[in-house]
Amino acid sequence: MATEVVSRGLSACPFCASERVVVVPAENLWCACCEGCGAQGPRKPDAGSASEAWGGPASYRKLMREILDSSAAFVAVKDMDGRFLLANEAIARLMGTTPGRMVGACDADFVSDPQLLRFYQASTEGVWEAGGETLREEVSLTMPDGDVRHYMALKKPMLFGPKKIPSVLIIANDVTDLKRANNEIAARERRYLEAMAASGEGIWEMDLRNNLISHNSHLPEIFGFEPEYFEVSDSFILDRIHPEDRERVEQSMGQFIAHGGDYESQHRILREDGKVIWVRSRGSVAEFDEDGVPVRLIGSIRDITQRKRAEASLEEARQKLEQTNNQLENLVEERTSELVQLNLELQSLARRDALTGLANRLAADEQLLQEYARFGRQLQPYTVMLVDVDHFKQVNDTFGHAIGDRALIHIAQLLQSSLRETDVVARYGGEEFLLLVHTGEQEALQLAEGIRRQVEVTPVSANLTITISIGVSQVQEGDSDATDALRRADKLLYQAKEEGRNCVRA
Ligand SMILES: Nc1nc2c(ncn2[C@@H]2O[C@H](COP(=O)(O)OP(=O)(O)OP(=O)(O)O)[C@@H](O)[C@H]2O)c(=O)[nH]1
Repeated sequence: MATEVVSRGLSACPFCASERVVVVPAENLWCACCEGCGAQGPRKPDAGSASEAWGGPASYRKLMREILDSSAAFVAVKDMDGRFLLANEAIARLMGTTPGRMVGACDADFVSDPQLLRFYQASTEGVWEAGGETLREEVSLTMPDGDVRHYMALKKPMLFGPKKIPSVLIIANDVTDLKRANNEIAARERRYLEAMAASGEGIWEMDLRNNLISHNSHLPEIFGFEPEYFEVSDSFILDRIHPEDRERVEQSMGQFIAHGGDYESQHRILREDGKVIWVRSRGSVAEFDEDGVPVRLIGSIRDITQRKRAEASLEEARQKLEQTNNQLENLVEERTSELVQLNLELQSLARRDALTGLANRLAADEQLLQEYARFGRQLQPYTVMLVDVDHFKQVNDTFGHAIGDRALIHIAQLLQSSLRETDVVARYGGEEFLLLVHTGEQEALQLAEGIRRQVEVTPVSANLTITISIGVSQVQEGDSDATDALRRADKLLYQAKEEGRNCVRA
């Protein structure tokens, strides 16, 4: 490769101060070359300050180029006349050229669109005037194809190269995709917040690493605060829990913070204005650290006092209804047992003779059926006696009906006192009585005779003595039903009457 020696001493290498500088006949800018350290510099005579822009030693330069060219960001350095001192692959691609061709050239050499050109030219202006500060700018550009692209540009005043040429470093990133994604996230967040605001829920978020809490405007409202006077601390939500609910809520919250998952509880809180309200509190872990420990929680609180009140009055109404039902049931039970009692009394009354207090004919017939059934099972003998007052019509006619009644009561008492508790004494007709004794006929006959005698010798009153006739018949194995013995006793009674009365027939 032919080289040309540049005048020694005038253009010493700015890196190693060697005067052994040669010119490489290459097309790019880097054609001055130091034989001592390998640093390269410009040759183009009209390159302005770019002529002074030397690169470092070859290895260093190569590394820097690689870094620059592999960056997706647009990187360039411009001098104060707007000439490029340095450009990377990304910006060269944007301009439709190569990094080498850009050095020493201006924007106008590559860009014809007046809007873009104005923007590029303005990119360096004002940077030095800003007092050496690094400027950050977000710029939106409409591309020739109509697409709007967004760039985040950093502009830093600097002194470029060994010759310290006043210049501006420009690093710009195409943030169009990022910005679109951010816009989408912001829109979603806005929609989410709008939905949350509409729902009336208080939303909070807590970073457990620094105990920082953020919240929406509903949270202070729920706790009874004006938003501007609301300062929420890490223990605020716990501190406001009603004392009676605190232990329960703290337990489930502790579990939630320790193990994650979802949390929900319904409890009362004490508002700033002293009111007690019911809330439904929910939470979930929004972020875990690399060890799986929760580091960020989000949650919501909703005022459910109205619902709780409605539930409470519903419960109260249910309890009242239950109470009324119980009372009704008790009343029905009471009335039922009263009715059962009345029924029993009625049954008893229905089976009792009102005048003498003895069992009546209905009761006597039932007893007869029962005794006959038992006789069928156990062959336990019994005897039926039919007792009839003699000439009772005369008693009535002579002494009057009331005395007749007294006479009937008198006989009833005599009959009852003559028999055992287990025997049956009933008034079977007007002046007729039925006796059922648990003995055989002989014994019954003696008993009947005793009764007849007793009546005969026991006057009803000083001037009234009455007699009775009795028919006696024992139940027999051949009887077809309970009335057989009764019929026989009746016949025997008739016989006793026929044979003169005041006698017993068996
Ligand atoms: N005082 C009273 N009399 C009654 C009652 N029930 C029936 N009598 C009367 O009893 C009488 C029965 O008369 P009868 O059937 O002719 O029989 P008797 O006069 O007793 O004559 P014998 O039975 O043949 O001895 C009637 O006069 C009835 O009015 C009652 O509850 N009270």
